[in-house]
Parts: sequence; C-alpha cells; structure tokens
Amino acid sequence: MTLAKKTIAIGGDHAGFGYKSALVQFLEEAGYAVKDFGTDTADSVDYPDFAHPVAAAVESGDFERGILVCGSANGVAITANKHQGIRAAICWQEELASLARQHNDANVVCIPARFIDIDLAKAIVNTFMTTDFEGGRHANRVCKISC
Ligand SMILES: O=C(CO)[C@H](O)[C@H](O)[C@H](O)COP(=O)(O)O
Repeated sequence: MTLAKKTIAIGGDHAGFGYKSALVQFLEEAGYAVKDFGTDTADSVDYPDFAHPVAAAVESGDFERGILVCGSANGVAITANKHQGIRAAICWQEELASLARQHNDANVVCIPARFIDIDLAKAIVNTFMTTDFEGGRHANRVCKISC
C-alpha cells in the first residue's frame, strides 16, 4: 500500500537536521503530507526531546508512519521504542526497511545520518513507505512484542 497523502511524522536531532530537511522535501514532492516535529536548526540538542513527540504522534494513530533521524539512529530508536505502540527499526540498507515492514510491521524508521548518504536515506524511506506488512506467521510474532 502506498501511503500517498497520508501524514507522516518526522523528527530528529542536530545530527539529523540536514537529512531531515531533505527528506521532508522528498516526501512532499512524492505527495505525502509531512509534519516536522523538529529540531529546526543544526544547534546541538537532545534527541529524546524530538523522538518522543514523533513516537507519541504515531502511537496516537494521528500519523500513519514516523521517521526519525540522528547521527547513528541508536538514540532515536531507543527512545521511540519506549512507547508501547511503536515498532521502530534502524535501517541503513533498503532491504532492512523492506523487512522491517514485511516482517515486523514497523511504524517508525530510524535513519543513521552520519553513516549513509542522503540518496540512500531517501531510498530507505521510500521503501519503508511503500512496503506492506506480510501478516501470516509474522502477525503472531508482532502481537507478542507488546501483548
Ligand atoms: O544517539 C546518538 C548516538 O548513538 C545519536 O547519533 C546522536 O545524534 C549523537 O549522539 C549526537 O552526538 P554529538 O557528538 O552530540 O553531535
């Protein structure tokens, strides 16, 4: 299912600021509605301050998917996965994004801005947005994550 016109929540810290800006433009040009939860400059900030609001927004059901960007993706992923309804996956390859959707029904993708180039980041996000959950045997496993 392509999430055309669905609202996407995006956020990240200073290390992800440049990539986040580029991803917002990429997504809007692809027809998605995007809400940017910040940060809004390259000034040093604390990643939980931006990962928690994105995770809460997706968890609320108001947003279909979330994208989080920081230097390694570790910090934002650790933060987002503290939320009961969040399945956040760190993806540095397209296939990881595909599997995160197909097998884990991930609803947040975490991008390591300091370790991949922006074109790969765009490809990862596109794969994440356009790959369906496979269900079947995977549904039982996903249910057990927070059951
Ligand atoms: O949580 C992280 C490290 O795993 C994120 O990558 C942050 O972006 C990083 O810690 C920021 O580091 P900085 O030296 O304060 O720029």
